[in-house]
Amino acid sequence: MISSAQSIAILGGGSLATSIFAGLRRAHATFADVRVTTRSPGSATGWRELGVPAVATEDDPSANKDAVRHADLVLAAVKPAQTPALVSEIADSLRPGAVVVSLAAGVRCATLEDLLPEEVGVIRAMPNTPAAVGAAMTGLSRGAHATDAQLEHTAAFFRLVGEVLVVEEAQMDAFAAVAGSGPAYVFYFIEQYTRAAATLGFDQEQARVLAERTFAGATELLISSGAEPAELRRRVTSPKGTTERAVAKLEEAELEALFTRAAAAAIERARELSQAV
Ligand SMILES: NC(=O)C1=CN([C@@H]2O[C@H](COP(=O)(O)OP(=O)(O)OC[C@H]3O[C@@H](n4cnc5c(N)ncnc54)[C@H](OP(=O)(O)O)[C@@H]3O)[C@@H](O)[C@H]2O)C=CC1
Ligand SMILES: O=C(O)[C@@H]1CCC=N1
Repeated sequence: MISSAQSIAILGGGSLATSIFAGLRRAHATFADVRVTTRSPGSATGWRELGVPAVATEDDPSANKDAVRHADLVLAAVKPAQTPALVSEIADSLRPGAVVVSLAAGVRCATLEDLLPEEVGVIRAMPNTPAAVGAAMTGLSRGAHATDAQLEHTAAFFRLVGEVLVVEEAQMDAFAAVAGSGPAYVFYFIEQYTRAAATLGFDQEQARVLAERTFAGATELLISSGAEPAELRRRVTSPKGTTERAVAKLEEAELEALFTRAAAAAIERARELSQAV
């Protein structure tokens, strides 16, 4: 069990917050206090069924203010467009020394700092949903007022659900484009791979098992061997064999350029979000 004297408030108990919380449970992490807020009563009920005190703003308009009053770490996990209003709402209710950790894509630390008393530290975090299984890749960047200790406490929190990399804020949109959104690209790839397998005479269930076990097995081998992916690929690809023909076809897709364009589109969207708030 990992026990922390910190009190945590999670404002916005949606998809990402649920993944992080599942990872914390998996790590048997305990805190002095954990409170969650949601917009709708139905979502709050879901959290209470997990044993977490949760209040919906539709039931109690002061839910966010009340949740943060004793919190050391305040996670703002609502949509980017809602984040500034949420931060303004809690500004006067934060306890001294509290740090506000914004998970919102695109929203700059300075935008939030302008809405808070000067002594309040702001940190941007960009986790991903593999947090649910302790395998998140989280990027952190610190605003102008956050202390070393606040950055370290925030890093320690996210290390409970995976790995952490501290980056300059200028890199956060790119971090989100690669790692924050990344699981969606991987799942999309697996969906397409499964569909392709199903066209080869396997039924849906067989296609799914073939695709998922192949991805899981290859990834496990990559991580546990420590070998370069190109070397592992070479070990599969017999000269003049079948894989060589298939890889030649894949190369026609110019995947590096495609991934670069996809990441650029995500970064462009993060800029739009930052300008919209
Ligand atoms: N999903 C992901 O993989 C990642 C998301 N992010 C960022 O995390 C943030 C949350 O994303 P995600 O979890 O996907 O979004 P969701 O829409 O799943 O969750 C948002 C949550 O916020 C709640 N909410 C809305 N307004 C308020 C309010 N005023 N006070 C309290 N709670 C409120 C919603 O309540 P209700 O359920 O009742 O509607 C919902 O539970 C976004 O800013 C996103 O950019 C960052 C990295 C990865
Ligand atoms: O799609 C989004 O905007 C968020 C940010 C990264 C992952 N999900």
